[in-house]
Amino acid sequence: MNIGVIGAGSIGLLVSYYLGREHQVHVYVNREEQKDGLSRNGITCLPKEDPTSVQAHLTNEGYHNHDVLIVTVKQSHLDDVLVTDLPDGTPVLFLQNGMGHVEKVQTACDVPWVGVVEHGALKMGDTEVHHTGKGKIAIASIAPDERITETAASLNTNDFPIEFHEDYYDMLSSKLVVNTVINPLTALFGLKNGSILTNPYINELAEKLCEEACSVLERSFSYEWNRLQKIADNTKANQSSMLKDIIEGRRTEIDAISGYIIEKGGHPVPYHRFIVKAIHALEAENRRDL
Ligand SMILES: NC(=O)C1=CN([C@@H]2O[C@H](COP(=O)(O)OP(=O)(O)OC[C@H]3O[C@@H](n4cnc5c(N)ncnc54)[C@H](OP(=O)(O)O)[C@@H]3O)[C@@H](O)[C@H]2O)C=CC1
Ligand SMILES: CC(C)(CO)C(=O)C(=O)O
Repeated sequence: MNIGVIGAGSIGLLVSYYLGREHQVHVYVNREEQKDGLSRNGITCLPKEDPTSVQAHLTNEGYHNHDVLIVTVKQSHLDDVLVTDLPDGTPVLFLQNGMGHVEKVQTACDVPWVGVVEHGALKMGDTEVHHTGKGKIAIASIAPDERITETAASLNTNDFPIEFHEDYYDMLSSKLVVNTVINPLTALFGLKNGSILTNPYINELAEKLCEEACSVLERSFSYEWNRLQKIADNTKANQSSMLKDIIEGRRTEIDAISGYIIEKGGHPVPYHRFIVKAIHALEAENRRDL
């Protein structure tokens, strides 16, 4: 397949590396320096050895024709991508955490697909990513689109599983529960994901946040709480993406994640109200790109 990937941070590099081994991948980046590096060196993914070759372009030069375009920028940069001329008729797959983007991507492009990433990835440089946790990517179409099953089957490999999910809301909301609990708590306390299980006070706060999210999203608390604890255990040595944003002085995705639970409303969510303010307070202290 011919694939376009917008953004070459942790997830963009990871996706381009694996897909580039079997398909033709074009990567769209913001910076000339990164474009030159990718054209020259391809992408290296630790702990693997051989780099993958990709074609690199600047986002503001416009898009080529692709079978699918994959958007891997953070929620805070999504609006910059949505105002570019996304091609009509081409499926655009959005891989952001959270659900704050669902409404706006439907307005901005005519074939929006969404996905959830269960890998851990850390950008080490403009052309190098560390695959810190192996998982899978699930993808779903917001409106019915028969191309998605075939695309998932073509992209899927044992080494980098990509699965089709029937129900986008079910897929995104289940991941949202995980992110609305693990991400802000680890960011607030500056601890790795395992602290959700090992610190009894954090575990109690996690349970409260999980209860609130499940009642708003109408999901089974016992199912999601079990699943969340398994994910915290599987990723116990990871820093969550929100903790990384705080450490690096970047804006977090708190509004698209926990803010979505508050906005959706219908139930009192005092723990979410507290955690959103707490993360904004940390952002304000660390501000560099606010
Ligand atoms: N990393 C992880 O392990 C996981 C991440 N996710 C989710 O995946 C999404 C992406 O996260 P992640 O890869 O970690 O984020 P990063 O910050 O590592 O990467 C985002 C990239 O987008 C680039 N970018 C921003 N605006 C544009 C633009 N207009 N055109 C082209 N490129 C642009 C940035 O470029 P520049 O550097 O030049 O600013 C940066 O390289 C997030 O929603 C995150 O929550 C989900 C699960 C795990
Ligand atoms: C699952 C989890 C919490 C893994 O770190 C994640 O998705 C993130 O950090 O954004």
